[in-house]
Amino acid sequence: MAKLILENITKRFGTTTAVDDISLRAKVGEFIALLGPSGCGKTTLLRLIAGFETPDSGRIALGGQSLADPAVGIAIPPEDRNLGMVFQSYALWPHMSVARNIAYPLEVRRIAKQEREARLQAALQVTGLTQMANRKPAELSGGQRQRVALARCLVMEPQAVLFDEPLANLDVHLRATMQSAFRDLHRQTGATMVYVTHDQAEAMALADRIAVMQDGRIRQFAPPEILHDEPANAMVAGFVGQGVVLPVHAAGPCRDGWMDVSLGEHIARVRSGTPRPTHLSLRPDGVHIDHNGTLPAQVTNAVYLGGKFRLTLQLAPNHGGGTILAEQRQRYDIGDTVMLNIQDGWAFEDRTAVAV
Ligand SMILES: Nc1ncnc2c1ncn2[C@@H]1O[C@H](COP(=O)(O)OP(=O)(O)OP(=O)(O)O)[C@@H](O)[C@H]1O
Repeated sequence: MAKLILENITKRFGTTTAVDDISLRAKVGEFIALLGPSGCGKTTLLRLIAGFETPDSGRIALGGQSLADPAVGIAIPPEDRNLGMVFQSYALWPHMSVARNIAYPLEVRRIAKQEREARLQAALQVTGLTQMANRKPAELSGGQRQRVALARCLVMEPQAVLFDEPLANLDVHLRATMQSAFRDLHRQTGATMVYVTHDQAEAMALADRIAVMQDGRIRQFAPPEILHDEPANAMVAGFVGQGVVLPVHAAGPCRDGWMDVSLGEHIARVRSGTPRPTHLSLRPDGVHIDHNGTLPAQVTNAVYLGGKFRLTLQLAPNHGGGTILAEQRQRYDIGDTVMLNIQDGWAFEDRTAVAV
C-alpha cells in the first residue's frame, strides 16, 4: 500500500477548469473521500489519478513513483498504475461465476494457478462472498454484485483503490450495509483508498479525511469531525452537516478557543480559532429553545422529522436578520415567537469569501 501525492494538478476542458491547482497528500493506508456538489471536479480528479485523463500541469505520484508529470513527459498508462477501480456499474461478465469473474484479471495476467486460487479465496473471504463463489451475477443482489467488483479489484493487490460513487445505484438500506463492508475491508486490507461521493453522510461515515471540493478547488481537507465542528469557510459550513452561516463581528478577544461575537445587538459566546471572525456556523443541534434564552426569533417553518421538529427561525433585523435552524421535540406553530440560547457555534474568518 502506498502514499499518494498530488502536486499542483490542473486540468482544463476547453474553457472549463475542472481541476484548479490541487495539491493533496494521502498517507499510506489512508481512506480519503473527495466530496462536493455536482461539477466540482471530483470525478475528473479521480480519473487523473487513474490515468484516464492527463493533467495539463502538476505531478501525481504513488508509492514514490511518478505516474503523471507533463513537465518531464511522464504519463504512465492506467493498466500500469497498479490501481484498483470500483465504479457505480459493476461491469461483471454475466456468463461467468462469481469466482471466475474475480479471478479473471489474474488469468489475463497469466498468474500461476496456485497463486490465483490463494488470492481468489482471500478476496472471497474479505468481501464475504465465499458461499456465493459458484453463483452467476444474475443470482446476486446489487450489494453482492458490488462486492464481486470489489473482490475483482482486490485480487490484483493494487497499491491503492479508487471508488467513483460505487453506492449511487443502491437503495438507502443497502448503502448503509455496503458502507460498513467498505469500512471493514479498509481495516482488513489497510489499502490506501480514494472515494468520490457527493453524499456528505457517506463521506463522513467512511473517510479518515475528506477533501471538500468546489469549482475545481479543495476548500478544506480535514478529518470529518474537524469539517463538522470547525469548518474553514462558508462553503464547507453550509455543505457539511446542514450548518447555516451568519455574518458576525468580534465582540471581544479570542481566549482559549472561545470568544464573544455580535449578531447585531445580540452577543453570543462561541468557539473560535481567530481573533477576526467574519462568519458564524450554527448547526440545528447547537441552537436550543429556552424560556430563559436571550435571542428572540420567529418560527417561519416547522417540519416533523420523526422524534423531533426541524424549525426554521427568523432573527429580527436588530439581531442580524438571519435565518437559522433548530431541532426541538415540542411542536411550535408558524408565527410563534421563541427565545433561543446558542449553545454551540463556530466563528471563523472566511478568506475565500465564497457566496453561501
Ligand atoms: N470530458 C469533458 N469535456 C468537457 N468538460 C468536462 C469533461 N469532463 C468534465 N467536464 C467538466 O468539468 C467539470 C468537472 O466535472 P466532473 O465530472 O469532474 O465533476 P463532478 O464533481 O464529478 O460532478 P458529478 O458529481 O456531477 O459527477 C464540469 O464542469 C464538467 O462539465
